[in-house]
Amino acid sequence: MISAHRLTKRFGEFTAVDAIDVEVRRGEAFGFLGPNGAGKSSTMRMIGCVSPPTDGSLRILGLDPATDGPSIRARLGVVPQRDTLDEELTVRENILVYGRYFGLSRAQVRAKADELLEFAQLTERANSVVEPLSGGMKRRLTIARSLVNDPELLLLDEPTTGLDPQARHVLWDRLFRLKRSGVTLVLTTHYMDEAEQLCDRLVVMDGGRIVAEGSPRELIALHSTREVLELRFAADDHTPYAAKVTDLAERVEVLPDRLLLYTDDGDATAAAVQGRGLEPLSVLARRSTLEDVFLHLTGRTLVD
Ligand SMILES: Nc1ncnc2c1ncn2[C@@H]1O[C@H](COP(=O)(O)OP(=O)(O)OP(=O)(O)O)[C@@H](O)[C@H]1O
Repeated sequence: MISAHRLTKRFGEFTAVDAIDVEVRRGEAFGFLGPNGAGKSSTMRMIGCVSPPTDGSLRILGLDPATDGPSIRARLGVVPQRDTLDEELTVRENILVYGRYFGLSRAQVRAKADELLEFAQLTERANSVVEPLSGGMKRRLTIARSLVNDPELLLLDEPTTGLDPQARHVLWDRLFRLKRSGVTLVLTTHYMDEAEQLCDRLVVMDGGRIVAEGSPRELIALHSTREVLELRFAADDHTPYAAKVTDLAERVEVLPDRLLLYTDDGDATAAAVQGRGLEPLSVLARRSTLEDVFLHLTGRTLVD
């Protein structure tokens, strides 16, 4: 579906996307995970044929965006980072107007709108204007609208940023159904839980480069331990405590408010910490996540 080789985007002297290689297969959910400024949106804009690459090669659906932009865009759905709905129109009208851009007849687009409103769980709001809808509803409408041309490939730039946890779960459920129906999903996110929930495969991006690639499970197995023990002490600086536990774990990370001890058995490590007479305010043993992978690879957290 997407084949990029040494894909590069420069703005003047600044390199936002630095010679990345990406292959996305039909039917998979593929993610770009990275913090703000990693180059995810710039990559998506090149894939969406709205921003030409500075260098490297890019094929979307086997076609070249430089010469086949319109035919590629006709087969894509795009959900931009910020909703671009027409707030004064009704929910249904937003879909109708968009469908007409793709050359659907009035009857076709009306039938399609009913189907998409149902999918987005917005049938009851079909005739209300967009402006007073919740953030989650607006996002679902933006996704419904992007599906009006039955795209083979759906691009989603930070689909759940700014939504509350419940709205995020509703959206993940809709995206999961889309994937099951055969749509290839490509999304960017800086939420590790979103990447873990939705993506079959992902690349971790930082500073315009790809620093790791694989399934969430593979990335965790390769770059982290099975479990992590989080220790919080009553101190402004956790650095002095790190030295006291460094031999109890494979690796210790110092964050401003806690220590992370990378270990295959969190409970056993917690017992060893207690055995040293250290008295943390809180102790939490958990499984490793993609956040731990990112921290290990870059020395930074995904969300500051
Ligand atoms: N049109 C532009 N002109 C100059 N610099 C740009 C332009 N677009 C993006 N950049 C820069 O390129 C870098 C990557 O931006 P990009 O938006 O691709 O990152 P991102 O990973 O999507 O982050 P975000 O989540 O903030 O969108 C940033 O440093 C940004 O300031």
